Amino acid sequence: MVFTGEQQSSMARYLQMKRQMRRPRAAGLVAYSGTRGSYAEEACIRFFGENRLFIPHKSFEDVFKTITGGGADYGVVPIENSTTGAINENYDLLIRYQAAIVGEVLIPVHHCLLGVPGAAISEIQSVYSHEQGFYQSRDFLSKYPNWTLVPYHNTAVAAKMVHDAADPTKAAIASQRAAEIHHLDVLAESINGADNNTTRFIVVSRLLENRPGRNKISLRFTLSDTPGALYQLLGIFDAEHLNLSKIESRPIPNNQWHYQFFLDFIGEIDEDHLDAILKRVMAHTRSFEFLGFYPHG
Ligand SMILES: O=C(O)C(=O)C[C@]1(C(=O)O)C=C[C@@H](O)C=C1
Repeated sequence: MVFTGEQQSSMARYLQMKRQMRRPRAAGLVAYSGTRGSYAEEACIRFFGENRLFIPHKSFEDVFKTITGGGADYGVVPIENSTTGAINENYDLLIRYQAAIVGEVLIPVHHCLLGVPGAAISEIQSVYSHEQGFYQSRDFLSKYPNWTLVPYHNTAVAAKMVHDAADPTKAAIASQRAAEIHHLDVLAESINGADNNTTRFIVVSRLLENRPGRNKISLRFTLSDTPGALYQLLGIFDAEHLNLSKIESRPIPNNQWHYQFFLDFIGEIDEDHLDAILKRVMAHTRSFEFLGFYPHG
C-alpha cells in the first residue's frame, strides 16, 4: 500500500507520541478553567483527589497555553454536555495546541440561580454565567424575558462577580457549591432542563500517558471528498466490533465546507492491536491525529 506524504506524517506523529509516552504524575500541577466553585474545579477534585494544587485560569485557551508551556502537568476542560452537545472551542484548542487526552471525568451539573444574601427573584435584572449555563437553563430563563443575560468566562467567576458587586439586581447561574464558596443565596434550584444534565471533562497533557485501564481512544481525521469515504472508514470499527461512543464534525478553518471529524471509540485492546487499527484508519483518511488512549470515565 502506498501512503501519501500527509498520511506518513500523521503516522510519524503518532509514533513520536508513543515514544514520548510517560507514566501518570503522582504530584503534578493541574490547570483548570474558572475559579473556586467552578464545575471544572469539581472535575479536578473528582479525578485527582483533594491533595493536588489546582491552578485557576480565566479561559479554556489559557489552560492549554499553560500545559503546552510547561506551567502545569495537566489541564481540565469541558468537552461535551449531555443536553447541549459539544463545547466546540475545546475541540479546536485540542488541535491548535497539540494536546493529548489522558483521562476523562463526568460531572453532574445542577445549575442554581444565585443572588446576594437577601435578594429576591422579583428584583433581578441581569444574570451572569458561562454561555453553557444559559443554554442548559433555557426553559427556566424563558419565564423571565426581561432579564439581561451577560455571558461570562465561567459560572463560578460569574458567582464571584455577583458577590463582589453586592447588588441585589444581579444574579449568577452556577452550582450550589459555588454559592457556598462565594457566600451567595440560592434563589432557584436545579434550573437546568434535564435532570441528568452532565458535563464530560477531559484531562489534557503535553504527553500521552500509560494510565492503567485505558480503553477509550480519541482520534481526529479528515477524509477525501469522495462518495462513501466516511462509510468505509466506519466499516473498520464495525469489523473490529469496536463501540463508537461519539463522532463530531467541525469545520476546517480556511477550507470552506470541508469538515474534520472527531471520533471516540471504546474497546479492550492492547497497543499492538491499536497500531494495526490505526494503520487501517490512516489508509482511509487524508490525515489523522491520535488524540489519546485513556480510561473511559
Ligand atoms: O466549569 C464551569 O463552571 C464552567 O463555567 C464551564 C462549563 C462549560 O463550559 O460547559 C462547565 C460545566 C457546565 O456545563 C457549564 C459551564
